[in-house]
Amino acid sequence: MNVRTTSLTPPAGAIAPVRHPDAPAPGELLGAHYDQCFGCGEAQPHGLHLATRAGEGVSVTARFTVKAAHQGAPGLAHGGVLAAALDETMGALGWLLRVIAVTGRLETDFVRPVPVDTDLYLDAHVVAVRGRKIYSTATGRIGGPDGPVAVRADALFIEVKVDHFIANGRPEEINAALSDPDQVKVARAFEVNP
Ligand SMILES: CCCCCCCC/C=C\CCCCCCCC(=O)SCCNC(=O)CCNC(=O)[C@H](O)C(C)(C)COP(=O)(O)OP(=O)(O)OC[C@H]1O[C@@H](n2cnc3c(N)ncnc32)[C@H](O)[C@@H]1OP(=O)(O)O
Repeated sequence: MNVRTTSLTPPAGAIAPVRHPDAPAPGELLGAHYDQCFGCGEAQPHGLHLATRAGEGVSVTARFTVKAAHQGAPGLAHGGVLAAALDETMGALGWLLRVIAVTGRLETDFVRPVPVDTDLYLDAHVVAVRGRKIYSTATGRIGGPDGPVAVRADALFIEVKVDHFIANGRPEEINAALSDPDQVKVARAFEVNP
């Protein structure tokens, strides 16, 4: 029987993450990994439009403005939207490792309510790596990078190859992505040997 642990504590044998030598410089805007992505895509009208920057080591920061369209309760952000923002921020860490990775598990703590119009300051870093498994953590603060913590999350990302998307994505979008030179360039920036 395959026993899968649900723990997000890195297992024995996990190692510190290594920033890829060709990773974007600290402070550099990372851009979108896919222009239709709900989290970061600039061409996605319903998206969060997260702008993420490389940090030191294997870390990133991002800013997300909560809009009226993101409400769950009157005037307050929906928890799923906040979880998506944390997920997307940690997803961007792949730019620094130069690996493509998808979320396997995501645990979120909602610490305080987040009103509409709030600027959420997100930061994320990789805690440890074990084979294809990447253990990451992220925090969202209200009003500024040193503001009170509103949300935090731990996650396990699993490294995949471009084939993961080709095998599972809807052919319409996959074919469009494969014939878009900018998209192929982005895939190469994530994955050393696409
Ligand atoms: C076409 C042209 C270009 C396209 C490409 C453009 C560039 C893209 C660039 C960058 C993309 C970044 C995107 C970020 C977006 C934000 C993040 C998201 O929202 S991602 C979406 C949500 N996530 C999913 O849809 C995953 C769905 N799940 C899966 O596909 C599989 O379950 C997958 C790949 C995660 C694992 O499947 P397995 O068959 O490859 O591997 P197994 O053997 O099952 O797992 C490997 C290890 O991980 C552990 N593991 C897997 N899932 C786990 C879980 N849920 N909890 C705990 N451990 C888990 C397993 O126990 C195993 O560990 P042991 O090696 O035995 O120690």
